[in-house]
Amino acid sequence: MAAAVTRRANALRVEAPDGNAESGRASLAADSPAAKRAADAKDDVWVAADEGDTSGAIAGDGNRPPLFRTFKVKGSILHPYRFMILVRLVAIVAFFAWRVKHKNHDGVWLWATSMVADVWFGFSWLLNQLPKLNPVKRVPDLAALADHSGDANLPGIDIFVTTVDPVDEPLLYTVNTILSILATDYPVDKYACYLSDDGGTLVHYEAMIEVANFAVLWVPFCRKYCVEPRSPENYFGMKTQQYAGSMAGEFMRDHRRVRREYDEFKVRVDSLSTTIRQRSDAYNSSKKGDGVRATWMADGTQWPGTWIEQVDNHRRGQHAGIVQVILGHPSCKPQLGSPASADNPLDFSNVDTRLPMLVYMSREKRPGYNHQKKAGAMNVMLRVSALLSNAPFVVNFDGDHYINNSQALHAPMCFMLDPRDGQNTAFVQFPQRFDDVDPTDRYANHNRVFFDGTMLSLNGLQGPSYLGTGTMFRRVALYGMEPPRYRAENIKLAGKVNEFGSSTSFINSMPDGAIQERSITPVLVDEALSNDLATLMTCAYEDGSSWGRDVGWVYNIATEDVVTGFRMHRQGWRSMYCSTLSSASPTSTCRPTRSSRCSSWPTTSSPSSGSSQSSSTSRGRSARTSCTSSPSYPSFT
Ligand SMILES: O=c1ccn([C@@H]2O[C@H](COP(=O)(O)OP(=O)(O)O[C@H]3O[C@H](CO)[C@@H](O)[C@H](O)[C@H]3O)[C@@H](O)[C@H]2O)c(=O)[nH]1
Ligand SMILES: [Mn+2]
Repeated sequence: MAAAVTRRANALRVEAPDGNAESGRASLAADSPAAKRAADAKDDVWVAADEGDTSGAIAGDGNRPPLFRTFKVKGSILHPYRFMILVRLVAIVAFFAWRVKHKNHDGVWLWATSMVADVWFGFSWLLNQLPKLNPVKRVPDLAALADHSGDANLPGIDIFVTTVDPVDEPLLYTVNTILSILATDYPVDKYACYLSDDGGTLVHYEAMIEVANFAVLWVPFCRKYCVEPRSPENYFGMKTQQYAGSMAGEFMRDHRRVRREYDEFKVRVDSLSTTIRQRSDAYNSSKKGDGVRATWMADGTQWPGTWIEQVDNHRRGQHAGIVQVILGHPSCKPQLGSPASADNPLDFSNVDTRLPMLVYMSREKRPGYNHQKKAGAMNVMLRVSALLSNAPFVVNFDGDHYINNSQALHAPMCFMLDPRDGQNTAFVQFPQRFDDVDPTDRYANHNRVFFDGTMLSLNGLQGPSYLGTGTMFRRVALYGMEPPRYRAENIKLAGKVNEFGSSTSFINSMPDGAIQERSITPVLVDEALSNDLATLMTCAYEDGSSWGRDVGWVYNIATEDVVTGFRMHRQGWRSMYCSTLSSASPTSTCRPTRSSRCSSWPTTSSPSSGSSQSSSTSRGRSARTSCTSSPSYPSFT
């Protein structure tokens, strides 16, 4: 198919001499102030509220510049709105006074009931209005972040994706989510992607191997031409596909090739359940006398998770824990690809071909335990990632939520690393945008009032609520620690150890996980580490600990997300809302399933043989390179 191609005037340039994405950032940085000024000039609602701050460095903080700008609603709009709130408040109070004075003696119960309802209605109206007194928009300054940190000093990020069922949460969405993460423009050795599969199905595991294989082509292609978005289904689904660079002919050839490979990848992913079933049937009929109808992996071993024909220890709610490192941690030096050849028509000789770490995991499930749905899965991921990558920041995506802007991971860093209140910021929430909604949005499925009104309003107070997906956390806040402004300089772990469960490896990892400048240090997945990981994934691990209450995601509630955010707010942490709308704006998009999710929020290898980097499994080899920089903050005793 001949793709319609348009060229972006201010396209990012990726082909840096050293092959990494540095100059993409530089070019964005160059565009950014002008774009910002233009946006400011046109904006007839928001005015800058931090002019004083932006010009100079913040004293006493190592001369770090502010990394975001603050905007407030223009007085000419806000003051009449506040006045209207006051008028309504007076009217409501007068109405209540009238009701009290005019008690209906013939139907006192009726009168009392309607009074209770009215009081509740008035109270909830007031709660709704209070934040709207002072909406605040904060715009991350990616250019300032690039000037201040560069890629070399950016902290590590662990990205958690959850899924359960490859049919209910279509596998195609999950693989696209993961691909959009693997291709994002964050330094590749500074983030790791974890997929938690609560169904424990071999289909998800083998889909991740397919993803790792396809990513070898997709990720360098994205870097070479700076394509957006980097979820291939959405990219190829766009009417026009933009790219950077001046090689129209080469782009067309590469595009055609990658498109064909993607179509073949989709066919393979679609047919995984059939392939696995056929393979298992073949193994089962050849293993006569065994009796069990097992599900078999490609390497001829039995899958430890859920089997197609479920039996004890291999059913959905009853199977062992599994961790497989599908792509090992990459080296910290860029690795340029090879020039075009007969086998490989794509010229990646100027493109960094490294891929970030990718881990598949499925926690242990046993009957008799309440597995606590997503909250339980997230807590296991938090512990497992602490031993494998231990990044100081953690991002959470549901399986149907992809990154629609490759700069997205830089934006929350502007809030987290900002010298003003960054250290006290527990999480940064992105809005959720929905694909495939009726373009006229007549049923308000985009939830604009919520994402573009209420959230900005809360942003003017202690910050937005945690909405379950599209959120970056500070790991130490998930551990239940207090913000620096309310705690002694050194966090005391002594006497609190039982709160985190019995694993000394996990507890020993906590001080490092709190160092906000920390990158990712690759670890050797040997037998001892595999045993530690297995322990952290057991159902019994949390018994007698504070997990699910004061530590990690909160349990026993359907909306664990909101409550987990509230717990952090109660401790004094603040949160930030990241909803910029400029062209450089990083934001995430939630894609609901076409049939049912449109109306709701927030619901938005064997090691890869074709991979150019070393791969590892929990049982086998792993990549060994160290590229950390870790000045200490905060310290534990
Ligand atoms: O046992 C479970 C159940 C769910 N999930 C995952 O949790 C996420 C959200 O669950 P879902 O059932 O899809 O709920 P939604 O209503 O779509 O999700 C919204 O509402 C939830 C409750 O407020 C939040 O946790 C979500 O993040 C938010 O997107 C999905 O990725 C699931 O794969 C698990 O990992 N294990
Ligand atoms: Mn969902």
